[in-house]
Amino acid sequence: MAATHKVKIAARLRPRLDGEIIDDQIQVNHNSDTSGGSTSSTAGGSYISVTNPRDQSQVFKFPFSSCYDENSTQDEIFHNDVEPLIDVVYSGVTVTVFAYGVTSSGKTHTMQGTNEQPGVIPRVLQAMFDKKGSLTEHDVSLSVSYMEIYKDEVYDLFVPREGAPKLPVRENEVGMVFVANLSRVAISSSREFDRIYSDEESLSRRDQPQQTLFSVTRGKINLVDLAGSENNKQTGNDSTRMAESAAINKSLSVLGQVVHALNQGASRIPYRNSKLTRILQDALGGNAVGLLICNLAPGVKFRQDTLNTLNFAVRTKNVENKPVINERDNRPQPKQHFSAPTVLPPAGKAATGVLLPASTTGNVTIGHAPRPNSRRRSGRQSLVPVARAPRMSIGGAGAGLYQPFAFPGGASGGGRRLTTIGEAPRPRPSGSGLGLTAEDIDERISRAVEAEVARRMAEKEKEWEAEKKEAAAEAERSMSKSPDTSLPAGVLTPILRKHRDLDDELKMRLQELEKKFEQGNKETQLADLLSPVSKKKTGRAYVALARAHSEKGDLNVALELYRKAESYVPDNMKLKERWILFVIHVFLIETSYRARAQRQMIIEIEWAVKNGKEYVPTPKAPRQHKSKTKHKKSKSKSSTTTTGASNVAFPSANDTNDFTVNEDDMAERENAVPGDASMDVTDLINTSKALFPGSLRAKSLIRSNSPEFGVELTNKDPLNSSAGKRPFEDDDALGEAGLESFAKSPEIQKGLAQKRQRMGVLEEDAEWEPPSAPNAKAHMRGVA
Ligand SMILES: Nc1ncnc2c1ncn2[C@@H]1O[C@H](COP(=O)(O)OP(=O)(O)OP(=O)(O)O)[C@@H](O)[C@H]1O
Repeated sequence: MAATHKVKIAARLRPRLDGEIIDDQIQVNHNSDTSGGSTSSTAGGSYISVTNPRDQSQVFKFPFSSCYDENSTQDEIFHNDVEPLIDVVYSGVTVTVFAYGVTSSGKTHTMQGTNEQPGVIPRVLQAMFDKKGSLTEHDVSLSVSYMEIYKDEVYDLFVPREGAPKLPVRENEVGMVFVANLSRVAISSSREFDRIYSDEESLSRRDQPQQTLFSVTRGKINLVDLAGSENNKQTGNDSTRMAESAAINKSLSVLGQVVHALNQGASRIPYRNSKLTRILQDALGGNAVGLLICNLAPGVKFRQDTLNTLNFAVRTKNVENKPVINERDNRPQPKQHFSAPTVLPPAGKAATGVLLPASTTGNVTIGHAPRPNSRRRSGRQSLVPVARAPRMSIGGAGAGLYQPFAFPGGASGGGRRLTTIGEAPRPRPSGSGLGLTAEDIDERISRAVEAEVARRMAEKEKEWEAEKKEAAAEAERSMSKSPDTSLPAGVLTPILRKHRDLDDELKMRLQELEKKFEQGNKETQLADLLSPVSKKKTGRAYVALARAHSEKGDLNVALELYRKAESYVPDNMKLKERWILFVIHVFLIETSYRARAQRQMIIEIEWAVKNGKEYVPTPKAPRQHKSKTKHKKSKSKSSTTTTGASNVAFPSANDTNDFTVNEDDMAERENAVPGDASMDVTDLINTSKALFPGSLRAKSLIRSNSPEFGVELTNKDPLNSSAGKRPFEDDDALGEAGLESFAKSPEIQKGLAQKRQRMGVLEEDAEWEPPSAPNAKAHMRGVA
């Protein structure tokens, strides 16, 4: 596995400019170990301090391994943080140096500098050539690409600005992102680079290196001057500027998102959301080595921006890359594998760099607004260094990755002499001068292709293996989620206490449930573990529990428990019936605009029933009935019986098979009432119909204003046989007062009496017997 490399952060505070007010809001602090210099490379030693905008007595500290104060020089920065990366480039690894910060914080100064104080870019080029010069036994070729990302479009800055096409960003078959058709200019000296870079050099001298027969390792260094990271709001309201600013904000915000996603270990990193992040994908969580230079401007004016920049830096600090050596075979007539389509120039274009078999460098600044002091030649301000060569990683590049460059031996060959950079010591094939026949070459290519295919297959296999493992782990995780896990621990205890009359076995089952729940591990997969008999008993325990919760008014818990019970005895029709009735019960309660009053009444009625007492409702202030017009309207609406609560029309008790529900009215009511009516009425009705076709019991449930009555009423309930006449036909009449009268009515009292009679039957096993069993029948039909 490739060694990981965190993005290194350097922070640099620029000096005060003319006219700027001096204050100490932003400071660079060096630890005592540093020898009085303006920088510190001692990890954890130096830090940037920023006064808290909300509390001047507080200071935020941002420690970085390199902190440069206003007296720091270009040379110091280059020497401490950039120069060591030159060897890394020569070892075949991609390096990216970003300058990040608000407008006028010194990004361009740091990256480009001036003639008197050259910045990172010219110094890198110089160092690359110095290094090249020291490699006397090898040919090293350097080239440069130069591009700008402007309003999320990529332009080649080696192409005259007028008519410069927008360049597409693509990915080759080995996953390397590149800018298609981007020019690459071979340069043979830093002076040559200077000429190109300072726009004085004719762009026509791009050359096209010849192909060679060498395996080539490519180094690449991206030197990126990002756009100012300031807030869009501060950029003025000129429309062009706003458009630029929006694009800049987008790419920088995506940059932030990418960093965030990498830190979160997200499975999807939004590289594709902007061209900037797409192009720099390698540098962020990819195979490159990264250095982020945070440029800071001093003073209270920039305090918030500085905090933003530093926060971004802190997040970026954690991004890990896995640098690998870029190697490719560069022999003639390479097959598709080795010649990225990207490097082929468009027809007719005076392009460069076709299959450039060399380490490459490029400089591009990503800029946005015109900068008066810019040395750049066109209105497009931004330049980004990107080398386009496709890359084949040779994994496991940890060891020796950052070793100083050393060649094993001289490479020679006909034609143009090129050098492999940073490869392991092994003999190099030379070019056609070695006497290789076309067959030899083909054979070598085939071997290389096979090796590459094998490598990719191995990679794929690894991925599949990992996916399989992940899927297995996921399955295990979901298995371990017992159906009981949503049950709060200890919930069974009060039930056990309350239902002292439960038989011992049931008690044991409840205790076992509770214990297993509390264990909260795989053993709690009760449904799998239990025998059919045990399942039935467990289900029964759940029903007892559900009923108890229902009585307490914990309807959500009760509903959950009924559901759980059903999962233990899925085929139990009786339970299904109870469950769906309960759902309706809950629905009615939750959607009723007098839900609370009704619940209270239900409790009172329940109490009365349980204790064999007459129901005496708590006195309440009488409620005003609403308009008679509505009452009349409701009355004349249908010749069928209409309940007030649900506004559903029912047939009379004589219509035993027709189940007609005014669903529109029902839905209307659902919309009209406040509260969280989470269940769909039509679904409920349909479910009821499906479960209990023609069942008057179901009808009465929906019609009943009192859900509990609904649950208990049966086909033979006298309420249903009241000749289609209900005491409260108008929904407006069915307020609390209506309910009270309803509850006191002779029919209800009679129903209560029947219920009292039934209690003994219903209390115990009725719901657990098959529908054909005597008890179940009794329950289904009620007791006449
Ligand atoms: N370390 C420094 N020493 C001296 N002058 C500096 C330094 N850093 C920046 N400056 C000066 O500050 C001004 C703004 O710097 P620069 O143009 O580099 O900012 P920037 O961050 O690139 O801004 P923009 O985002 O607008 O391009 C310039 O005049 C530059 O010369």
